[in-house]
Amino acid sequence: MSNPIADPADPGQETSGQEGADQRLSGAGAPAQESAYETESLAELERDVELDSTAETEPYDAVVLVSFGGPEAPEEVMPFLRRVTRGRGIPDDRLADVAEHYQAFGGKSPINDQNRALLAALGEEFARREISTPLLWGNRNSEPFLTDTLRGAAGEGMTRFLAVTTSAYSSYSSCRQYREDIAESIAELTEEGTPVRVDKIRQYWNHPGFASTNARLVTEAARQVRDRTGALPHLVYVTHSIPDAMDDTSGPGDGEGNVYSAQHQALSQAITEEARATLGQGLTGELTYCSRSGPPTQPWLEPDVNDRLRELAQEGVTHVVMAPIGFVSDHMEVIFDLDTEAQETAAEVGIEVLRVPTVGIDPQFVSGLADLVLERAAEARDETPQRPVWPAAEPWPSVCRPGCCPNLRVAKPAACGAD
Ligand SMILES: CC1=C(CCC(=O)O)c2cc3nc(cc4[nH]c(cc5[nH]c(cc1n2)c(C)c5CCC(=O)O)c(CCC(=O)O)c4C)C(CCC(=O)O)=C3C
Ligand SMILES: [Fe+2]
Repeated sequence: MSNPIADPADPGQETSGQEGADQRLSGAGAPAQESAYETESLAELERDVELDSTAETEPYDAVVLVSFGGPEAPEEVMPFLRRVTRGRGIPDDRLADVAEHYQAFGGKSPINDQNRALLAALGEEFARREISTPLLWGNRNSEPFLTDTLRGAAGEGMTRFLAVTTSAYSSYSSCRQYREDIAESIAELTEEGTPVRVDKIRQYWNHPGFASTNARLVTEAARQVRDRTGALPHLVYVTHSIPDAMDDTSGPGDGEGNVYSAQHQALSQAITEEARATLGQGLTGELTYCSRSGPPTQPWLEPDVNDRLRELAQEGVTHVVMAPIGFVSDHMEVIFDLDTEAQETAAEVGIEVLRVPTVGIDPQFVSGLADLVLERAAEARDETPQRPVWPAAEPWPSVCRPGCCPNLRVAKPAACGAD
């Protein structure tokens, strides 16, 4: 796939013939023939309102979904892993281990299909709101690469982009590393003579579209277990572990650090309280971590979800509702580290685990992303939009502060920030 540009909201914009249009749509996984976008009347309607609707997303020429990426075939696994870990001290046996996880699923990570579905859903939400702004997709570590997507769009005359990242929290891995890769794409295009500018929506861990959706999904799962067993389950929230040093320095350069773990703690507690209000004060919950890598000598955030499951069994817990609040879709960490490994651990120690869905393409989450796009666009126009939050905490700044979530290895340029 060379240069897939998704524009599910505006197929009428195609210039290079029908074949090209089909490629572009399917490249981004937009709905096929049965799609409402294909019907002439809707396409015409969208053309009519294009000027109006685009005003809401000005000054941006396009919105681009920026994601991690993942392999889609066995032979793509090692190149993907090498790209992800280049310049980082990940031991070879860890890489071989992770490669096996991917090969157990036919060498295909689910993440790209999930992003295709998210693009289609966001395109539908845009269409519903009569927003005809093109919606593109670029990955950091696999095709379609962000640089290629931006190059293609720049070739069509687009210069200003708004990035929607598939990562909700603040840390080097979950925020600045995305910003560095965006900066690298911009630098490449600048060198090629087509400079572009990219802004980003704020980290959305406490935007209601993400946080309240998680709260509803957790409450629904806990209710289901209670109704079936007559007892309240224990809630186990899970997020990606990161090195202690990365957590210690997460957040604005002038702050106390530990923002990554604090954001997860705050959301976990808020969700538990919300679920308690519905299901009863006896409901308990805690935050755990998964997917640690790196050498054993390097401390990473704990407790590991598997260790906690073993301890919980000894404490007499029999039913757990496991909520992967650290992830936006059911990608490899979720289907392997949780649905495979943690489920095995739970079975070993006699705990029944119901895994909560990630926000994925939940309409409330997708609508929240559209709200975040409009919020950021209004800010870019120097307006002061409402910036809703839940749980209550400052909304994350749309322009990251200097030194925020630093790269502890090398200083690199990062886009979407004040430094
Ligand atoms: C915080 C965080 C998120 C959540 C935020 C976000 O979503 O961005 C995340 C997501 C993801 N991480 C992913 C994959 C990998 N992460 C690795 C390595 C690492 N992740 C880290 C952190 C995070 N990672 C860290 C501190 C490392 C070690 C150092 C380094 O290398 O930076 C490695 C290397 C091998 C290994 O060490 O395990 C792989 C293959 C995939 C794709 C999954 C798929 O294919 O479905 C996704 C969505
Ligand atoms: Fe990762």
